[in-house]
Amino acid sequence: MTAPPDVPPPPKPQRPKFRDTIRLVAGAVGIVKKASPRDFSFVMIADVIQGIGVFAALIQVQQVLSNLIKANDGAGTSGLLGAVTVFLCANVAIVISQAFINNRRIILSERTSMYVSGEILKVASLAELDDFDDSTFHDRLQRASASAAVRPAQMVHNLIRIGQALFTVAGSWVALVTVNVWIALVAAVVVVPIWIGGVRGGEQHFDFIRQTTPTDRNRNYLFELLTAREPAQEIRAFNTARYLTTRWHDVMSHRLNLMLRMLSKRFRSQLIASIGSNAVVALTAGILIMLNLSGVLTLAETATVAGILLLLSQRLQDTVMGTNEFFESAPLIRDLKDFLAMEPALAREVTGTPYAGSFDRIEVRDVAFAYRGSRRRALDGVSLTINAGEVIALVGENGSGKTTLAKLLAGLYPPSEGAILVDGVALSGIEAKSWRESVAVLFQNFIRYALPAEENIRLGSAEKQVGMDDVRAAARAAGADGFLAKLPNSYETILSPQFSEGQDLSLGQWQRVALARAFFRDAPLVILDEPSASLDARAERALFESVRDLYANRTVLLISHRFSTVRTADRIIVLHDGQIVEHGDHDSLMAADGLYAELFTMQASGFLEDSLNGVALVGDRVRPPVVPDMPDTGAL
Ligand SMILES: Nc1ncnc2c1ncn2[C@@H]1O[C@H](COP(=O)(O)OP(=O)(O)OP(=O)(O)O)[C@@H](O)[C@H]1O
Repeated sequence: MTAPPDVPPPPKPQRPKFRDTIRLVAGAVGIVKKASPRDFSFVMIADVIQGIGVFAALIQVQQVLSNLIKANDGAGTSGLLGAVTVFLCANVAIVISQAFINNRRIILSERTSMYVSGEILKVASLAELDDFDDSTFHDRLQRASASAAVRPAQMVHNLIRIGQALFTVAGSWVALVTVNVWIALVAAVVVVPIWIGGVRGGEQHFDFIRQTTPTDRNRNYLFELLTAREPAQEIRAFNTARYLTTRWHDVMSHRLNLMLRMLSKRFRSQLIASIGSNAVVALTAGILIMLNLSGVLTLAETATVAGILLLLSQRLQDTVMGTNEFFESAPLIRDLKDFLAMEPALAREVTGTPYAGSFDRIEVRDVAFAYRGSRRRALDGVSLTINAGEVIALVGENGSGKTTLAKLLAGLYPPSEGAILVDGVALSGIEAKSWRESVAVLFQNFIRYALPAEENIRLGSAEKQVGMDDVRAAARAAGADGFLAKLPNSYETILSPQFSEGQDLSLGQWQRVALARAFFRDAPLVILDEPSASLDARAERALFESVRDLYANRTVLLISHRFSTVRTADRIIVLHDGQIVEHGDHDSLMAADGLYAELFTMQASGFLEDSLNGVALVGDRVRPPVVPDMPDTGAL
């Protein structure tokens, strides 16, 4: 879960220009067309058929009426029958195309949603870890993701609604032209108030969305916090639900106030549109009556025009509402465009030679590194050599740069200065993907996938096609096989109670699963960042005693705050403020009486003092004075 974004003051209302409005509509049409060209074309064809159907039906109304009058005057009914048949056919075409549009609308919404999310995922997966430290990238990604979650269906719905209304209006207007061109021209003036009400009302809605977007992120974050599983325990333990709910209410009230203001402005725009369009319709009706009384129009023509005017006013109203609501989905177009515009910058060229699979030596040469946006160097002038097959421990106080160095070695960040060389070749000259395949990293904050246990291990090397034996072997090595096999559905159990028959694990058990994931990856360099933070005493001891056997012929970089557990490493590197201040084996570092000796003694003194009372303390963990045998959950 991300931290709550700071709420910047809402941007000043700024009405989009006509050009922007047209661009928004064109952008929306472009997205829907790309999402599903076939469905888009089908809907367009159905719209055209509906427009033609409306035109034909209206013309036939006039034919039906004049034939009816003629039949009343004693002429035959054959003309009447023909007109009624065409009228019915036109209506059938309207009804079928309507049903078709309704049906396609659902699939078009889904496809648009899929397309939009797919584009976001495509671009997001191009991003490097470094990009996730960039607030602009993060902000755009979050906005695009939030828009993609709710707006595609709304956008498709309103585009189709406007399209349908416009085609029907066009069909009705052409029918009007065929009856009387002057009335048609007067009726066309109705576009003016409709434009004012539809587009300006919509723009007011767009302003509202612009103003509430920053607080929307805050609102969603608070809601997620109050409803998600992970924060549930702390929120209850600290009793913060009320405080957070009040914050959520404040944000909501602010939003409601802005909405009320927008609605009253929009109401005025709609009122202008309704009064204006009705005035035009009334004027047209007046002209119609005059033309009828002066004998220019027959009774059948007059009735037809009256019917057309009625339909026109209904459909124009629909256009106003559709346009108003279309602007609600406009942020999607803007957010998606902003995010996708980052693609060229994110799509780095694949450079470097593919890595061959094993190495003799890694050399970190005078490396300095500062995170993006940070002036402070997390690493400064770090030089060290790692020989194949060594077990190297990295120790140091919080924030000293251990994880940062591990990330650089894993090829997740490039050094800001200096170089990391693998058998003399700089990492920058090696294809990043192939180097990463040669490294297995167990991070402090590893992912707890809400997926079956088996997949949780297989994701250590997703492309590796091997049988269950290999998965179990990795689990056994990590001491996870015992408890995973006992789960209700064994390795098929989903490791989260949020899913049916799913089950959670303890933190230590999770750590073993994550270890199994790292074991499953057949990599020459293994980086274990605090692999035993949640392990019990037995498991921790067993892990460090067997690291050498488990990783025979591999190189291990071990980060740990437990000094008792790193003492068996071939070399211990001590970091302080991003610099290597000491290195050597345990005995030489103790003899040097520097930072390592100080930290080790500090931890050991806790152990010794408490061991007098029958309890031994190592680091932040209580353990019995004598470390017992291997865990019964499987050999570590
Ligand atoms: N993504 C980041 N953006 C900016 N600064 C960061 C980032 N990650 C870490 N830092 C900073 O870099 C420095 C080194 O952090 P690092 O995580 O490497 O320390 P560490 O030695 O692993 O600490 P710990 O023992 O607490 O895990 C710290 O000052 C930290 O605040």
